[in-house]
Amino acid sequence: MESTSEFLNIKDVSTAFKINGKYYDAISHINLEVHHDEILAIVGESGCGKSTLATTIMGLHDPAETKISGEVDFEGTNLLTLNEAGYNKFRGAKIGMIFQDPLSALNPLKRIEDQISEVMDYHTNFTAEQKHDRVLELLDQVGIVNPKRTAHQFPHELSGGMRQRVIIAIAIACKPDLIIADEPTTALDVTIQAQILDVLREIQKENHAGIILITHDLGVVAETADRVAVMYAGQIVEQGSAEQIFNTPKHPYTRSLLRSMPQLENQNDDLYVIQGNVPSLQRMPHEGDRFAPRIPWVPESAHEKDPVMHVIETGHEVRCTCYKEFKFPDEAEDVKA
Ligand SMILES: Nc1ncnc2c1ncn2[C@@H]1O[C@H](COP(=O)(O)OP(=O)(O)OP(=O)(O)O)[C@@H](O)[C@H]1O
Repeated sequence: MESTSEFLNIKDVSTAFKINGKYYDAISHINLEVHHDEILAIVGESGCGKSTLATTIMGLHDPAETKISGEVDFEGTNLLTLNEAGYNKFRGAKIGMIFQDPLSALNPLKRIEDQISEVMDYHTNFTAEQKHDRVLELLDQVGIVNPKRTAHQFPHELSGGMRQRVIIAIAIACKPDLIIADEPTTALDVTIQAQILDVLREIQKENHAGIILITHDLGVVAETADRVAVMYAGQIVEQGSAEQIFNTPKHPYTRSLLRSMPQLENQNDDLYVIQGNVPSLQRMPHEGDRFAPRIPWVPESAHEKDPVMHVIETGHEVRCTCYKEFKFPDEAEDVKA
């Protein structure tokens, strides 16, 4: 078992989209590692670039509309150098993907068994019997109570939670080393969310997979992640173990996200609301801390001109030195909101 070895190494990756003939970065200079046997959560508000990072790793962008630079080293192959045929050998086999909307990811006209078998047709030499057995085994693994019955059903006959379990079964059918789950529980109600997160954790343990879990929901992160990368406006602003991020968050954005989350720092207070919005790609600041406009009471001098990541302790990094003097308005009398 390759326990904690890194097998996905994202090096200096930027992805720019063409808008009205000009390219704008949606993610800028991303550096991240994913290890076997871990769940890495990528967290941030809508529009911070989380999905763009996932689709960049998976090679899902139209090269005519996108400019991608850097390296995505997956088990010794730089995925960014692959053509479509090359990528197809990885997708569904060594890399599985779970999307937010389980209904649109399933074919309404095909029985569940056929949809799970399909991915094995492409990536394995299993006989019909082996595939059938594996389908039942997978449905059982993702917590479907009656695998035989579900295998015969069509997607519209299943609840949202069951459909998402089926999507997970498809994603893990070929025992991928890496699973990318983009908002896998967002469309589900809270109790079902918890069940799906349990399934993901179980799979990570059983298959020794590395999972990238993309979410805007810090509650999901707290329940599930081993490590956390916080993204803001296309950059990683902080990363560390889940413990470091939840117990000793540093970047003002991380702290603001935590403060705006019900039931953490603010059990008895009104919920904190982060001022302003994530900037659009065309309005992305090119200098200074990109989060600075949303904490206007912090003097400009507190921010670096070109913020870089600083190592605070092993595994814990934060962008910009402004964290050193950052306070919320109600924490200091001499600051004005
Ligand atoms: N194909 C595209 N063309 C142009 N801009 C895009 C494209 N895809 C995403 N964007 C922009 O890139 C930025 C990052 O979007 P992305 O979807 O990656 O963010 P996200 O953090 O995953 O948010 P969400 O959870 O809402 O998907 C946003 O400003 C978005 O409008």
